[in-house]
Amino acid sequence: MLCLPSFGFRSIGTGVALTLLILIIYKIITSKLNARKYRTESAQRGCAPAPTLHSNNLLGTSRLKESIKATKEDRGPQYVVSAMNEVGHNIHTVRVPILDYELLVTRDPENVKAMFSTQSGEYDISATRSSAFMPLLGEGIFTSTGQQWKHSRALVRPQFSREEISNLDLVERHVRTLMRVLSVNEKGWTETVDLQPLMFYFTLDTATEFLYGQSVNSQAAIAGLESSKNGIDGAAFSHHFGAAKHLVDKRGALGKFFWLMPMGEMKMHCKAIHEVIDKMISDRLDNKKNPLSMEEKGTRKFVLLDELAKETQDLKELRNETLHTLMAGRDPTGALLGWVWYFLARHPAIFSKLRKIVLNQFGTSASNPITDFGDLRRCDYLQWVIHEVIRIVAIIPMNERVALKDTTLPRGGGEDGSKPIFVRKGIQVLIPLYAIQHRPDIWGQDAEDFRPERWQGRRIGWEWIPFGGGARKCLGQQFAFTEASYCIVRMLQRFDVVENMEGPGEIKLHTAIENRSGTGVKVRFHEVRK
Ligand code: HEM
Repeated sequence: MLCLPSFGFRSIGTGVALTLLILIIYKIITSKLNARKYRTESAQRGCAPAPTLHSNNLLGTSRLKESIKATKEDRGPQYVVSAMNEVGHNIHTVRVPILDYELLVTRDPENVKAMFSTQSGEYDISATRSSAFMPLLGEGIFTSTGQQWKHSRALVRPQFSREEISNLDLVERHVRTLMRVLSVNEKGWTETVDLQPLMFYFTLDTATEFLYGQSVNSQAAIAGLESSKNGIDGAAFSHHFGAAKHLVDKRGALGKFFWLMPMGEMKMHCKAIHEVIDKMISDRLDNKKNPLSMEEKGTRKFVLLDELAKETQDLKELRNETLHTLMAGRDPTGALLGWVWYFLARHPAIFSKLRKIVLNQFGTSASNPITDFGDLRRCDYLQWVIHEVIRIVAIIPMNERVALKDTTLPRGGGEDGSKPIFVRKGIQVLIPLYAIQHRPDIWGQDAEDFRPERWQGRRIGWEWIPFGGGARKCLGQQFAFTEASYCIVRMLQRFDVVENMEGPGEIKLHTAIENRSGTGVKVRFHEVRK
């Protein structure tokens, strides 16, 4: 039973209670008046309302609660699909009223196209996203909008169009450390390992070297392979980074109530992260320490910080922009690599096919170094495997936009969802990528199956937006594909068997902004015997 009225009236006094009551009545009247106004406006634009995903309680919070519960149980993305299917399997856009506000959720590629491309001037990222990330990242490309975002994008983007960012030597150095971590016994088997965290350490090490010219060397630190030469505790850094990301995700899940989350723990992790970043920046800028062995050999390699520092000497800006790229760069690629082995370990026929193709193209050992990242991109079956992994787990399961003015979306209105819908200024539109990537009418009745072959000859449209699209499209797509492809090829060259050590069981999508396996990736590898 609802017991809101008795909640605190006795203790807060009659005056305050009366003011609250007046406020509630005012809110009800204005919302009724506004609703009428919006109905008229909507009809004038030829729009019809989207079907509603109703809450099961009076306050309208049950959907929010269910979604938080599903996320805790590592089935958040699947919950969105089942909730939308409750409204209708052919309904792809729904209104979700929560307390005094409402959201739109759309799995319709036409609406995505409108927000990212044809009507992109009318939509941008929401304050919810910015507020969730702000304590960790500060103002920068990922959190800013309008002129501020344009400034950040203009600063960072040119660096990503350079060929130098696909630095295979850099990736190879960290692949070698990964190989040392995956040591084998006399029969050629590794221990049973959880590959997921190892992949996050790997991508953290490559990303920090790419950004700051020195790596935090978290792989070596965690495995106790060597002690830090640069005074940075890579293991601690990785821990703080992971923990802060989880808290950012929790803040985001609270939507406009993000401020309810206590900040003590977050501040502690952010402080530790910022100290390390500031140290790497000052090391690089002071040029006191330059541990890149490549540079010692006289072949100067690309470091993103050097390029940004040509444009700005503002230390806070350098910290923010590099940290934004670090977050964007480490985690989705680390999660992707973990998932690739999750699926290969469960699909031996696909593993064998991929391995055969890779060995044909790249040779059997590291004695044939891969020097051209274009060769990796041209290995079709490898690319299909990566695409299929991204599709099935939806590495980033949710994107979003907010309406900057009263506007429309082309589809979702009316009983069959074929009419345009009116979108009021300030309404947040959630874009559940997992739900889009699992639509059977788009991907086929086997949309739940892992089947890389579905990518053969497939033309990609707005149903494929794992890297976003339009003006805010991910800058690191090429970086991610190169790094992931290279690492997979090198592992396939060394190991001829991968075994799933977890047994069967449901897939668990553990969301911390990106999806990683909630049960880890517990596998063991067998090394090719010479
Ligand atoms: C599998 C790997 C990756 C996935 C799935 C991914 C996905 C995304 C998505 C969905 C966005 C948001 C787009 C939006 O707001 O609509 C984004 C933005 C971004 N990504 Fe990635 N990303 C990946 C790897 C990387 C890497 C490796 C880097 C850098 C080294 C990177 C750098 C960025 C940056 C800088 C942005 C902000 C763009 C902007 O707001 O203008 N990403 N990415």
